[in-house]
Amino acid sequence: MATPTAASAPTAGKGLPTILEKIQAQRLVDIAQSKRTPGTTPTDLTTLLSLNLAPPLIPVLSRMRSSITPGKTPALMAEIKRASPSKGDIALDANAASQALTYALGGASVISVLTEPTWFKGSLLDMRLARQAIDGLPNRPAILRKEFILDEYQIQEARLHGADTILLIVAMLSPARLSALYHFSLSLGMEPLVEVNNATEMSLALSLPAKLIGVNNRNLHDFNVDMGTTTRLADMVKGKDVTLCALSGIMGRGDVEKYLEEGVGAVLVGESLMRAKDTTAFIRELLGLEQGLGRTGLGLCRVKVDGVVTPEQAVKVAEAGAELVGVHLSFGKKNRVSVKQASAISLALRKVRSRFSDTSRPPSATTVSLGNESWFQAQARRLSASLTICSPLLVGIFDGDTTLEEIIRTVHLAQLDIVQLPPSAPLHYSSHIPVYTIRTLQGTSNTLSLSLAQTPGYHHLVLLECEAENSDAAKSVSELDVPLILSIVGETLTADKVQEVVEVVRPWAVCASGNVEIDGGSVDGELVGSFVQAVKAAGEGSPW
Ligand SMILES: O=C(O)c1ccccc1NCC(=O)[C@H](O)[C@H](O)COP(=O)(O)O
Repeated sequence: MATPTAASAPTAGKGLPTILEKIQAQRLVDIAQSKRTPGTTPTDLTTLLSLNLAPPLIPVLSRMRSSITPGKTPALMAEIKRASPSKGDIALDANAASQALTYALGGASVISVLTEPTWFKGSLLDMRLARQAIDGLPNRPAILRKEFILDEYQIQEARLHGADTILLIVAMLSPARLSALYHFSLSLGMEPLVEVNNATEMSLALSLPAKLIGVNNRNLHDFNVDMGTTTRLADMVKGKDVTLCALSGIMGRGDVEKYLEEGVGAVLVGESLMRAKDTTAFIRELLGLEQGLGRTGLGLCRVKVDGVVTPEQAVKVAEAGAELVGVHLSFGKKNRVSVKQASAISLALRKVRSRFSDTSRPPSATTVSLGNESWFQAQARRLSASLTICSPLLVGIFDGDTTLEEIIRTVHLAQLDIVQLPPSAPLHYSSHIPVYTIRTLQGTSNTLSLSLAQTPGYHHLVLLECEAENSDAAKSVSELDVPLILSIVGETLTADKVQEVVEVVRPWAVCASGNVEIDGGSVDGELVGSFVQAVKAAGEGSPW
C-alpha cells in the first residue's frame, strides 16, 4: 500500500497555502500518528477487517436510487457538521447519534458524518455512534465518511467504524491516487462519492468510472459558493449510469427544485440542516413532502386473553374476536398447561384461523410504510399485518426459571407464535428466540427498565402490568416508542373502564383481566365478545 507524503499534496501555487492544502497537510500528520499507535497500525486494521469486524454494508447507490422520484423527490444526504473552516462554529452541542436518528426518521437516504477533528470538530466516534443509532431501522440510510481521504488506511478505518461509502475529492488527489483509492474502496464494497468542482475534474470522475458524483458548489480553496456550478456540469452526466448530487449552499426547497429540473438526483445539505429550528420539518420541506404527518398505523387496538387451557376455550376466545391467546407454560402458575396441551391448542387455532383472516387483502394494504420508521414501529407494523391474515396467534407465557434452551424447545414442540418473557429474562434471549417476543414490565418500573424497554432487539413488544389506580405509569410508558400490551391487574375491567384506559394510553393491545380471564375451565364467550367490542371501539384512530 503506497504511503502518501506531504510532497504528494498539490502545491499552493503562489502565496499562502489554501485551506484545502492546510487540511491535507494536517491529515497526513494525523494518519501517520494513527498508523504508529499500537492497536491501530495498518496491520491491525487489516487483521480486524479479515476477522469480519466491520458491520454489514448497505449498497449506497441502490439505497439512494430507491428514494428518488425524478423531478420531484431527491435523495437527501444529510450532513452532521459541528463547525467548518468557512463558517466557524455551527452547532458545537450537536450529538451525532441523536442528529443521525432525526435525519434517518425524517427521510434522509444518506447520513454524511464529518470525521475531521481540527476544522470540523468531528471524529470517527461520531460516525460510529451515528451508525449505531440508526442500525436497527428497517430501511436505514447509508453512512458516508465525509473526510479528506488520502490513504487506503482511512478507507479501512471508515469500513471498520461503520461507513457504507466514503468521499474522494478529485481536487486533492493525482489521477493515479484517485483511481487507486477509488478501486480500493470498491474492493471493500463501498461505491465512493467522487467530488468535483469543474469540467476537468468531472471528466476524471467519469473516467473512473464513478457512479456517484457530487458537484461541490463551494470552491474548497477560496470558500466561494456558486450555486451554478452543479447546473453547468449537469449535462456532462446526462444519459450515463451516474447519480448526480449537488453539494453545499442548499438553503431550501427552491434550490432543490431548480436542481431537480436539471436532472440532479441528490442533494447534500449540512449547515442549513444543522441550524434548522425543526429539523424534521426542514427535511420534509427539502424533499417536497407534506408537513405534519405523524405516525400512520392501522388505528386498531387488539385483545389478548390469557389462561386458556383447552382447545375448545381457545376456539371460543378466537370466535369472540381476540387476536392473541395466552397459555401459561411455567410450573406453579394458575391455569398452567403442559407442552402437549399447548400443542393441541396451537393445532386448534391453526384450524380456525382462516375464519378470522382476510387472506384476500394484498400485503400492501396492511403495509403502512416502507420508508424510515423506528425499529419498534416496524415490528408492530409487521406483526399487525400478520394478524390480518393469521389470527389469533398463540402466546407462550414463561417465568424467570425457564432456560433459553427450554423456551426454544417449547416454541418448536408447541408451535408458539409469540413468547412472553418475564421482567427478569436476560436481555439477549430475544435475539435467540425464533419468534416475536413480549417482555413483561411492572408499572412501577424504574428508569433503567424503561430505557431498556425502548432498546431495539431486546423484545418486540412490552406487556405492562399495572394497577388500575396507577394508570399514570401506563400513560408515561405509552409515550415511549414501543408497542405496548396493557394489563390492568387487581381489578375487573368493565367495558367503560377499558374504553377510558385505551383512549388515554393508546396501547397496541389490551390484556383481558378479571372478567374474561379463564377460570375453572369455562369461557363466557359473550363476555369476551363485549370486552373485545369495547376495546375495538376505543382503539379507533390508534397510532398502531
Ligand atoms: O464547509 C466548508 O467551509 C469547507 C471548507 C473546506 C473544505 C470543505 C468544506 N466543507 C465540506 C463540504 O463539502 C460541505 O460540508 C458540504 O458540502 C455541505 O455544505 P453546506 O450545506 O453548505 O454546509
